[in-house]
Amino acid sequence: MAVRYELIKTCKQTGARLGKLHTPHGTIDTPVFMPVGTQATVKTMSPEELKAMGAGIILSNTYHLFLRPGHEIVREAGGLHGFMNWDRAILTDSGGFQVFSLSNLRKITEEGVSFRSHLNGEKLFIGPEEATQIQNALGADIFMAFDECAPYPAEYDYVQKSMERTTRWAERCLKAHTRPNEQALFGIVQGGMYHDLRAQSAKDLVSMDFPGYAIGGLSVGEPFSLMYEVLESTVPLLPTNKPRYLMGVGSPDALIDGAIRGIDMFDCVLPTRIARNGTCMTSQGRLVIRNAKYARDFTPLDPNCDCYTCKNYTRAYIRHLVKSEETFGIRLTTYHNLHFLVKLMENVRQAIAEDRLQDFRDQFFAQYGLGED
Ligand SMILES: CNc1nc2c(CCNCC3CCCCC3)c3nc(N)[nH]c(=O)c3cc2[nH]1
Ligand SMILES: [Zn+2]
Repeated sequence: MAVRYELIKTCKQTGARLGKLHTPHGTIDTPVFMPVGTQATVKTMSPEELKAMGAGIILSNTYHLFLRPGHEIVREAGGLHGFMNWDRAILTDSGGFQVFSLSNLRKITEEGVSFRSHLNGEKLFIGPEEATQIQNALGADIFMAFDECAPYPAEYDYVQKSMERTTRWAERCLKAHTRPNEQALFGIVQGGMYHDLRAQSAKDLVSMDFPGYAIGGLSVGEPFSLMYEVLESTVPLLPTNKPRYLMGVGSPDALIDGAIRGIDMFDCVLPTRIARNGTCMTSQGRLVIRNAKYARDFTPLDPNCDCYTCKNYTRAYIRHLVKSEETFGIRLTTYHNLHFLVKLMENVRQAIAEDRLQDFRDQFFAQYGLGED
């Protein structure tokens, strides 16, 4: 069995779960935030720094690596683990979402998606079989079925047709999967914001008995309240002995509120992306380091943080580096932001263990709301 989820306990105050995800590259405590490494690197971070901050699993991506350097090169390098010298767990997304968000001139049919490379305009095609073969070459411990993330908003019958096709694609991925004992293929629940379509998608995928389930089609511009409504109606339809992965989420508040609704795994480009323009997540909310008020501020980014950045550098110094476009500056903000979310999930797990996640949520939100948005 490539990946096995072990449910340790459920929080008595909420629906949150404490679990362990056993993979061929180590065991990960859940709920977990997974740093994103789009092009086989978590931007500006070394594997040693990712380990130092406690990251046990990172993401990479079919679409980007298929385009460059090509999955065959990664396969020859010993898969992603060998290529990027990362010996802990890796999860790859199937590329469907990126085709829609990055490439242009795309056409979707029953077979799959034709599109032009966003790098050189080359005409390309990815379908369920191709996405599965590429991910087999990349060798991630967990990989995703090829799916369509329906746009938001979208008409009921478009979402229905898209969801039903995604279910047929999931079946094709299962058939094309050659190494089920080494790599776990997760199904992705779709169905837009329509509860009956979500239920149909969940029911059909659960009947195919995947080792884990992602909830896709969310965090696509819908209000948080709608995302939580969809979670509340979808998560209960998924088996309790399998992990649930909410794709593309998210901000600190969404990680806590997603965990409360039974989500075990999260990924989001936010911490690394905002770090590159000098925006930092702190326990008092977001901090925009370029702000002139930090020019003579010789305190750490976050007084409550014990990360490498906060132990050794000041706001004044980091502001200077970021304004001077010194790469070390965004390395320091990236390290801190990733550490912040990894640490936040440690605190969430501790709160679940002690049946007090609702109390933790309330105190975190009260403090976090103070910052600049
Ligand atoms: C940000 N919101 C959001 N993201 C979604 C994503 C992407 C999740 N992040 C993957 C990483 C992105 C950067 C490169 C490395 C992989 C989704 N992916 C899939 N396959 N299906 C979704 O419905 C789907 C839905 C998503 N919603
Ligand atoms: Zn820090």
